[in-house]
Amino acid sequence: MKIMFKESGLPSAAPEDTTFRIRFTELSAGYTGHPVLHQLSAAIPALATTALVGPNGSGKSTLLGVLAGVIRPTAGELHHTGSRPPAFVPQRGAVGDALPLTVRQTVEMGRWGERGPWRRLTRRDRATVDAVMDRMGIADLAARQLGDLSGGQRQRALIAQGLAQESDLLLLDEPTTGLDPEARERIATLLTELVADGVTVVHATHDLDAARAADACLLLREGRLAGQGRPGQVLTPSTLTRFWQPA
Ligand SMILES: Nc1ncnc2c1ncn2[C@@H]1O[C@H](COP(=O)(O)OP(=O)(O)OP(=O)(O)O)[C@@H](O)[C@H]1O
Repeated sequence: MKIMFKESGLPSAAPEDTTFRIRFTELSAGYTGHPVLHQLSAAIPALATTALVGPNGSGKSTLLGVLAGVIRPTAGELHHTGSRPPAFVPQRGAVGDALPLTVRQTVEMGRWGERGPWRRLTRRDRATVDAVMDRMGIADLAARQLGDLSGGQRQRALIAQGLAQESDLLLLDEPTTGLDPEARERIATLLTELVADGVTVVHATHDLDAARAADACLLLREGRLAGQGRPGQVLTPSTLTRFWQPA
């Protein structure tokens, strides 16, 4: 198993093709005694939005975990062309509602990778935090408790925490699940704007509208790649009927 980055203190030797941000070949991964992903080969285009879609349990979150570097592949190769580690925004439920954190403290945690936990933030750190809170439209919520926010506000705070890491690769696990249509639309617009700002976005989603709005789509089924390409090519009516039959 090989994991390769292109620059700065990380193992090099990634191919020079800059049209993709991540490429993986024959990638397998899973949990102890439970293989989940089987020999996936695909490329994630740079400066684009890629949707990971598939039925429950098909391996979307596991693949995101592998791309984020928190799950180690058991076989295959993974090439990153970016120079910074990815920023990973886990599923909403994975972040405790009861944590007594303000929105600003939540976003500041995105600087911990640079600064170390609980260290005093530098002026530059604070400027970064201010900028990403503005970007996500949550500056006026800075002093509010995370647990008191609406789902959409909370999701924007978590995305801001990811952006505070100043990565060029944002990995999001179901960023619009459980949100009302207006909040979904707002997140979708923000993600599109981030791509225009130079960020590559990968999100796992059950939201077919969000998947259709992506530039590229990877369709998973039982841990295998069942399709990749533009959403219009992958999410055809027959595929949707086969994969998402009503219960
Ligand atoms: N921490 C874990 N330990 C063991 N098995 C796990 C773990 N997390 C997930 N799994 C299993 O791995 C498989 C794939 O799960 P995963 O969460 O990646 O799928 P998913 O496509 O994201 O599903 P969903 O759409 O329901 O979120 C499932 O069988 C799941 O039960």
